Amino acid sequence: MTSPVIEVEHLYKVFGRRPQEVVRRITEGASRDELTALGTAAVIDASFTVQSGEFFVVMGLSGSGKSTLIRMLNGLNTPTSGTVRVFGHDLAELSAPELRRLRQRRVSMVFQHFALLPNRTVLENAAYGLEVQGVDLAERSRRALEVLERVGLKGWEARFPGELSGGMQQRVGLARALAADTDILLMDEAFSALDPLIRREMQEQLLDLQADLAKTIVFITHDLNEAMFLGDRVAVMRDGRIVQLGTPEDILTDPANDYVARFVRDVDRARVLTARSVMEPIMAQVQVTSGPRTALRVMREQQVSFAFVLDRGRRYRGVVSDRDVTRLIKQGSSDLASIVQPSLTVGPDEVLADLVRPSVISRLPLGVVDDRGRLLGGIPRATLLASMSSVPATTQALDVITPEARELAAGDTLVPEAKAALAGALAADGRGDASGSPHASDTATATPDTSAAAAPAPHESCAGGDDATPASAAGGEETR
Ligand SMILES: Nc1ncnc2c1ncn2[C@@H]1O[C@H](COP(=O)(O)OP(=O)(O)OP(=O)(O)O)[C@@H](O)[C@H]1O
Repeated sequence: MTSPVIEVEHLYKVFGRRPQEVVRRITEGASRDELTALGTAAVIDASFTVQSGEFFVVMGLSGSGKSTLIRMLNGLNTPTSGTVRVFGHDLAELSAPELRRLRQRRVSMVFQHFALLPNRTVLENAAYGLEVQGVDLAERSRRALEVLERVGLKGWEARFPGELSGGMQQRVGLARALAADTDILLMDEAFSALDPLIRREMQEQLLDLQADLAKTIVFITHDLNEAMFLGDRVAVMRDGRIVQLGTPEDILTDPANDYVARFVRDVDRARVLTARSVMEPIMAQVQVTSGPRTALRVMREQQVSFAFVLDRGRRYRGVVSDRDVTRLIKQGSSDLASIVQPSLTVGPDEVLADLVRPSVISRLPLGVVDDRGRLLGGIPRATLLASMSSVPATTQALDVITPEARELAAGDTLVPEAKAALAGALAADGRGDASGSPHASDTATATPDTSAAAAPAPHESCAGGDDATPASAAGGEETR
């Protein structure tokens, strides 16, 4: 993203009898509801810029002013006050023919209800924008065919819109906008009429197309999930005002007010939050050249059983465990590199949904590395799950296992299998003897196979984890 292609400053649009008066009264502090007799303030004091190649989403409930706003970006609505500049041109200063040219060549629009011409073929519909631009038949057919193929409609060129499903009709609408090859695409609730599955497919396809074609897209939706999925930035509108403007992560993690927070509650966080936003700092890290005693000291200081290992260029190599380090010391070797275990890494911009699989198959926290392989942070599984479910990653003891259960496990009333299972559950509770039962820890250790199952998963934190063998214990072995 480089230069702003759309610049909006203090934009107002009031419909009704006395629009200028409404703007003046609002700037003096009146609310829009007080002024309904004078007019409807559909857009109030909107200011933002859209960068070249940006996917900018305007999100809000019905009536919040989204359509009015987007229609001012291509001159279909004239502002009551404020300015819109597109490629540096103040739209208010353009003549009607200049505005038309702008809409034909630089800013195209895709509507919710497709706006297809029913008695023209798919090909002719897709080529319509080019026809209006005066492009000759051969050339416009060639370009329309190309984009129809891109949006998955190859073979449907000779059909009429009425023969197509809603999703396909919307693809024709999109193809028409793409064929016109304008720099900016304005999309007004373009996918709202589609079934959820088709809608998701179209969203993904649109992101692919944008990645390929680098268009600037302003997209309107009332669906925050859609906004979060598509937008580089999202402007949330309420009652004519932009109440928050930020990246999806900004909005999700730091909603500006209760209104936005209520929306955010229902968002699918796994598709919005990225590795960068949930990763934890690495506490225990060592250089591969630093030797096993240093590694052990770092682990001991951090009370952890694994350390993250970096090479000279600060690139991430993997992890070493306290056990392996201790063994190395006993062998009299100083070659830390020989015991480095590779651990799975992810990029900082990967969304959490894509981290679930690596996190599940890895015993260790995921390493988050930048494109030069440098370690930025780590994501333990517990952190990942907590981030996706919107609960704090910090945990505290919950009295889930009752004293009665402990007594049952210690007594003779249960069949052996049930007793063993309960003992395992009690040990997995991992709270020592918080319930006050004197028997809980005995029970766990007296049942070898269940206690193994109950050992806490290694690496519950990026400090290195709390393996069954803490570094401090391993450190004891080091004393030659
Ligand atoms: N041409 C018009 N004349 C009078 N009032 C209008 C006009 N267009 C929009 N409005 C009013 O302006 C306000 C904002 O409408 P707008 O259509 O921009 O909202 P929206 O967020 O796009 O809603 P929707 O998703 O329902 O289209 C509403 O109160 C609407 O009734």
